Amino acid sequence: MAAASPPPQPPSTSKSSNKRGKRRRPQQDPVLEGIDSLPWKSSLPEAEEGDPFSVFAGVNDFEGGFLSLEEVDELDYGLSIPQPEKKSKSKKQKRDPAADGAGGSVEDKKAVEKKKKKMKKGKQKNGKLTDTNEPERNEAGTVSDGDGDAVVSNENGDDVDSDSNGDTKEDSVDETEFYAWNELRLHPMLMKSIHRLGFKEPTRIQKACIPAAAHQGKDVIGAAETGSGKTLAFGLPILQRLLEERDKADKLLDDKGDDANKYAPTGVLRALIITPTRELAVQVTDHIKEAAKGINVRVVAIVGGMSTEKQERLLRGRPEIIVGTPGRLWELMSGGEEHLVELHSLSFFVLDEADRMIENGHFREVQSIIDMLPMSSTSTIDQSQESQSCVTETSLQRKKRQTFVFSATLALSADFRKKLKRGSVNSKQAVSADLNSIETLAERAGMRANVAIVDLTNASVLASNLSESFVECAEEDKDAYLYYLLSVHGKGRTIVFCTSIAALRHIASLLRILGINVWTLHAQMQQRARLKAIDRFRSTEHGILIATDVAARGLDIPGVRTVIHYQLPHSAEVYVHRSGRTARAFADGCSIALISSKDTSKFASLCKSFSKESFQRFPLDESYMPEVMKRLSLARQIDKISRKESQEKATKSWFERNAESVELLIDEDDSEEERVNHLREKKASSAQLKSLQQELNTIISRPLQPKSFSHRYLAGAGISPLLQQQIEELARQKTKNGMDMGDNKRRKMVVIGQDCVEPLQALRSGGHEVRMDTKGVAEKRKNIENLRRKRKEEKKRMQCALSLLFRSLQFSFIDRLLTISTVMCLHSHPLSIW
Ligand SMILES: Nc1ncnc2c1ncn2[C@@H]1O[C@H](COP(=O)(O)OP(=O)(O)OP(=O)(O)O)[C@@H](O)[C@H]1O
Repeated sequence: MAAASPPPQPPSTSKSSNKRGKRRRPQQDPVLEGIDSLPWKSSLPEAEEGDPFSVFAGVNDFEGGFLSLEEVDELDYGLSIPQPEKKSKSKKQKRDPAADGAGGSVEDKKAVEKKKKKMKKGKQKNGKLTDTNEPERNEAGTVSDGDGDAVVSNENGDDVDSDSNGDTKEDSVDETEFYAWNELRLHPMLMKSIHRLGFKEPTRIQKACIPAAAHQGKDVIGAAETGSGKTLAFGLPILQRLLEERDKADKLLDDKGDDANKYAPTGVLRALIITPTRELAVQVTDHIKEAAKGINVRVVAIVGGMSTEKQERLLRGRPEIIVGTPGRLWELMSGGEEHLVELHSLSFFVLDEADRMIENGHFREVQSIIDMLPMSSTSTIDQSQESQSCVTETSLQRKKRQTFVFSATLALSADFRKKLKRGSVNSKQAVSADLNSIETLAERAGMRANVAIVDLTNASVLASNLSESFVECAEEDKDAYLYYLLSVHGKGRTIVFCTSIAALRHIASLLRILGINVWTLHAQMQQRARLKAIDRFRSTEHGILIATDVAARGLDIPGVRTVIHYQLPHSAEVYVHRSGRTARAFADGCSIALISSKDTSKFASLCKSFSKESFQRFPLDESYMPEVMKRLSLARQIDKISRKESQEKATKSWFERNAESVELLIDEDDSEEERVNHLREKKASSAQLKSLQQELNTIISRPLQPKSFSHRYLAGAGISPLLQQQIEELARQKTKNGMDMGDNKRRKMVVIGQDCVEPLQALRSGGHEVRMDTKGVAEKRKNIENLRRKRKEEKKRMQCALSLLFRSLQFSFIDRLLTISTVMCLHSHPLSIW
């Protein structure tokens, strides 16, 4: 069949030529050819009948006579977890990776020839096959993938992962523990990764998506709760397909020689994954890299805020998988970056957090990127066109592209679901429309017929292991309650979410003054600092991260026990994603919303959108509050003075800098007296600052205590790590003071009740349900709005009447009389006039 196909098309860098070619006649996928002879295949079913996953995957139709991947992948791995075939391994070594890239351009071929020569040299040198594009191997036999990931080769040249002790992790894995994965029939190399990661069973979304995507070759729209493992739900099918292609090429190597390599093209982009935030792109890259360890697949993150040159250098390594943010990807694509515009071999297009991509029409770039993709559809209209024309290698690649759209919060209309199941989506219809819904996005990306819709979200959309709660307080007391929560219950990692950067700066500054170490994350930070903040937070056991919604989506940091909503988000979706930073991957967690009177109606509508009738009130020990308030008052005063000082400094230096840049001499306008006064004020304020700081330091060096606290024993709700730290500090100080005063007696501080109560525990033992009268609140809000509108109208009428009256004073007496009577009439019967 390959012989019947015209020669491969050189990749085009122009947008138009990249776009829609003529539809071709359906033809067997070259990947499917020879699949029967795969070593680990035992049988192929006749059709999908009785497919256990059809419930998720929609109607069991074949795609218009085009053999889809389900036929390839009904592979029987047996009941035990399969091990990689030694035979195929040795073939892999025999296979010439440099000859891969069939279907590429003339330049590609030249590069391939070049590589071959280099590799021959390599062979002669080491007696082993080396590829210049392959990870570098150091003297110890460790292979670096260029990003610090290490893969070790054993004597046979097989890749095995090693821990720091040099023990192979595989040795210690009890494979029977992973039997739940068997039904997904993943490639042995992927099973190795799963053993290493220690994931005993697939999550629900993985169970549903992997068969549809990896074995049936379907496009997937996937929705499942936060932290449910969606990354691997699309990541594993990508890796599975790449591995199967390689196995097939290895298998055919004997018969077809170098021609076999076109079944597993390398050096071309195979999967493009788009995420809305940079941090998420980096994380998805790491996650897929982790799953692809030991498999020679290059995964690279292309994100804004990083050096473009470095990213171009990474792209020159021709990675198979790219994970990026829309802005930087489009910047490089529109600049004609070779690897990114050669999309003829793209087999996967993934939109992670897809609903964010279309929010407020933010992501124009997504639209442009989608327009660059070669048409991949086999929708009903396209199929008829395909049957009239012949098939080229390029069109086969196009037909094979799978589109995955994932999020925890996907809203699909029932109508669109029906359309997808019928297979009547038509990407052409969507071309003129903006990407303002998942529907248009999916259609425009060329989703194929019979897409698998996997919606595992429950009515409330929130993670099932999440315990939600709220603290009701005055707006100005939010700082105090936040400090209380972090001090008394600050166990485990906590993320505090703010809606505005101003609020974030305010609380970060206060908490630091109060001696709490926090990291911040917001969009105005340099990218490096953003990643550093996440890294530090990740590596601190009881760390606190204060973030805006830039951290709301996708961030996966283990051990986040609590999410605090200092300010409520603008939408229910953001609330879901924020709260989803905890209670991830089978773990539990707690979210606490600080609700002031300003937030009640918003909170009520949140409850309504999650179909929640009750929320838990977080249990507070109010006896702590006098001490909390005292500390906070001091911290606020310190903050105010320091802020004033730094503002003055900043303004002065700004003024001086600008004056200097235009070579102006600054005249001191102030009189001597003014200058002296200014100096005196400054001195007084720094003295005040110093004394406030001293006072606060003395107070915070003691543990935060409830009012009824006995100095002799600490008892009660438990001690947070912060409290623990403070107690230790106090003990040290006491000992030091005693020594200074010549008291050599060793004193001990006895602490009772050291069990720290983390928020979730406190909530479970002390929280109580509060019914949310969403109707009542909505009614109240309606009434208030009506009243406001009436007042506004009244005010407007009064203003109008007054202006008429004022004008009338300029008219003649009779005119005045007339106007005044009109005004009076207007005021008494406004509606009859207006
Ligand atoms: N089968 C599994 N068993 C246990 N843990 C898993 C499994 N699959 C993935 N994980 C882990 O679960 C965590 C969450 O995964 P992931 O980030 O993919 O979730 P997500 O559904 O994309 O979340 P979000 O919607 O917040 O982006 C990760 O730490 C990942 O390593």
